[in-house]
Amino acid sequence: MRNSKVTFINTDIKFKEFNKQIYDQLFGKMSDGVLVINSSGLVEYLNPSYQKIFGVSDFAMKGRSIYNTINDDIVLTSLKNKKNLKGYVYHPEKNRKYRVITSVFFEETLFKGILAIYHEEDSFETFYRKSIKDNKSLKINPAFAYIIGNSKEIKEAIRIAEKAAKTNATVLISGETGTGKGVIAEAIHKASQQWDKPFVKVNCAAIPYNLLESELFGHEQGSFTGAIKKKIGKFEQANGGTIFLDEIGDMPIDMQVKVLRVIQEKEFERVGGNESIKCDVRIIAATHRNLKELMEQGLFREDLYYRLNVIPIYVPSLKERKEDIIDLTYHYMNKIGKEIGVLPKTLDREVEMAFASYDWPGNIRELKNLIERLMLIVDHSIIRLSDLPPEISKTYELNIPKLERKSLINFNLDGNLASMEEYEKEIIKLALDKYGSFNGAAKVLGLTHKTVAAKARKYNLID
Ligand SMILES: Nc1ncnc2c1ncn2[C@@H]1O[C@H](COP(=O)(O)OP(=O)(O)OP(=O)(O)O)[C@@H](O)[C@H]1O
Repeated sequence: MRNSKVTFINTDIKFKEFNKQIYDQLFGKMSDGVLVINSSGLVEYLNPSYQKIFGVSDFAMKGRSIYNTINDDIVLTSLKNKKNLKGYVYHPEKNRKYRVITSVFFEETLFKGILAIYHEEDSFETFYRKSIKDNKSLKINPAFAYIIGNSKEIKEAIRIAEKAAKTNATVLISGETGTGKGVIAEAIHKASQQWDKPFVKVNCAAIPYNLLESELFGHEQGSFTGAIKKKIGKFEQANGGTIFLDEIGDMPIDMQVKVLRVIQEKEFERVGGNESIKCDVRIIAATHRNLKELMEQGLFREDLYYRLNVIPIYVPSLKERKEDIIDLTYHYMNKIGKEIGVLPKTLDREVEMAFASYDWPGNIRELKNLIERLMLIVDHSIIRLSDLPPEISKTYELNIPKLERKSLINFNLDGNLASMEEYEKEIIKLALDKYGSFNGAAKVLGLTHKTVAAKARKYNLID
């Protein structure tokens, strides 16, 4: 076994020397780690940054089988499946996270190996510190940097939220449950001039009707049975800062009148009290309900709606911004991984596709909970379709067309490959069916129309 490895290195040496020069020119000075593995799984090249990151030497790794030297699932899977992969690896000793991207390369149709690039990710703390130091270089306020997502839908929400943070105007945030309305509200507060004053959250749907008034405005001692001592309400607690009225659509109509009064007159009385208490509070409200419909049904006051809706912000649901799902997944995989001491995992391509076809009714909250569960339960480092709950994995079966699921070439049911002629026949037939003419098929397949016609005759594909 050992000898055969040495033989390989000796016979292949010219090829490798040639590559080394090129690799050195390309990757020698790069700060990212670069690793090249050939089709037999032998380490072909590792740049100085890779050696530094993982504390390994060129001598110890070059020409060795990756199966004996590196326990790197992403690289191993990419090599095995001959597929490009993306993911993260953790370096526990350095407590550093690296984004790994593998690219499979071919010479003509011959598989030659893979190239993996390891890019160190800034920890969020570093990013935050840097951005505060050099605020001008930042396109967005650091308070919003916690809001993960690159889709134009979430960026639009952030753009308006940033504007809102520069004013003291009332904000009404709408969006499905779990989309991040609370996160946006807090970011507005953190980015505002009152960032060092209180941010007080009230979930109007969670507080029983008979307690809501005292919760919001406080009460005087003895004002009702059980009011043993004076209580300061949320509006008073938030004075100088922001009160976040979550689920405002569930607020009873008589309480809506009282909130309206605070907005208009900037004062209120505690329950059972006569003294008017002045309060200077910024109000941010949120709802997953359609307030216009509630108004039509007489369940929400129109005057309050217009008072709240000075700056409306719509937070898109996850199904409206599917491109953010993978970023959010890896964000939570890293975050939760750190908390529970588990290395982040990688998503199999089928899982990525299932995530994209699922509707996520619970939005980011649902995604976050799922990631937490998977990080705790799944032992292997690549999450597969079979690890997902059935309601998500079945969307893959139902929604992803069979053709899209397959790689270009698959094994037959008996585990063997078909002959070249069988592949050729199949691809010529598919191309003729799809493009309808020798010319059309030839153009896509990179052949002449004569060749396509000859092969079509050979395989009896035409009359
Ligand atoms: N853009 C985001 N990036 C990262 N995490 C997010 C983002 N938006 C929301 N989250 C996370 O998703 C979860 C739900 O967010 P949040 O409570 O703000 O949603 P919500 O819309 O206010 O929900 P509800 O309507 O049920 O109150 C939280 O754990 C939050 O940290």
